[in-house]
Amino acid sequence: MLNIIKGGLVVSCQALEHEPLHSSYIMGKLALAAKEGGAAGIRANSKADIEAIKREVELPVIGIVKRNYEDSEVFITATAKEIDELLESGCEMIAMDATLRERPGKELLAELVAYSRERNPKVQLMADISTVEEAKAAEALGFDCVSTTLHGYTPYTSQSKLYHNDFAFLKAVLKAVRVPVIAEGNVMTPDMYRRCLELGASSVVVGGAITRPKEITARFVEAASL
Ligand SMILES: CC(=O)N[C@H](C=O)[C@@H](O)[C@H](O)[C@H](O)COP(=O)(O)O
Repeated sequence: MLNIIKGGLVVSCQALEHEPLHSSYIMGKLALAAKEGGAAGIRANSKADIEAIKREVELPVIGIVKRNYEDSEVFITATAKEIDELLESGCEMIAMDATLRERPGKELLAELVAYSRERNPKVQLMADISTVEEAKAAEALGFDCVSTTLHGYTPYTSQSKLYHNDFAFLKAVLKAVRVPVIAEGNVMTPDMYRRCLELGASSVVVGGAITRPKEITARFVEAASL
C-alpha cells in the first residue's frame, strides 16, 4: 500500500454516530468521489464502512476503529478487538494510536504489533503519533510508517497544530525517522497538501477539508460574520 499512495493523496472518509453523514453507504460514495477526483487511497473508520468502501472502489484502504474506553484516552484502534475487526475488513493497512499513553486494559503497543503481524503479515501498520519521541518509538517497534495524525490531539500537544511554523513538527519527524512519514491532520488546502509533499511527506491524508461538509459550510458562514 505504501508504494501505491507514495506522492499521492489519501482521502479520509469518516463520519461518527453524531455526524450528519454517518452511514456506510455515504462513506462508500465519498470514497468513489475521491477516487474519481484522483485520490490514491482512502482512510476509513470501522469494518462496516471499510467493507462498503471496498464495494465502491479498488483503492487501498487505511483502516481504523475508533472506540472509547473508560480506562484510557486511547481511542484509535486501541485493543486487539479492533485489530481483529480490521483484519476481517480487508483493509491493506491498519492505523493505530502509537502514543506513549496507557492503553485500555494496560495492553502494550508492542503486543498489538506482534498480534497483527502474526495474524496477517501482509497488512501494513501505520503509527498515529503526536510527538517526535512517539515517532521514534513506533519506528523501533517495527511500524511500516508513521503519521502525524495525533499531533495537537494529545493533552501534551494540544497547543500545537501540524501546520504551525511551516510544518515544523512534520520536518522534525522527517528528520527523526527513516520509515515513510505521512502528513495528516488539519491539512485544509491544496497549497498545504503540496507543501507537505515538498517537505518530504511520503503521502498526505486529508479528511475534513474534503469529506466534512458541515465543517466546510460553517467556515463559509463564519467568514461572513467576522
Ligand atoms: C484526531 C483524530 O481523531 N483524527 C481522525 C483520524 O482518523 C480523523 O477524525 C481525522 O479526520 C483524520 O485524521 C484526518 O484529519 P483531518 O480531518 O483534520 O484532515
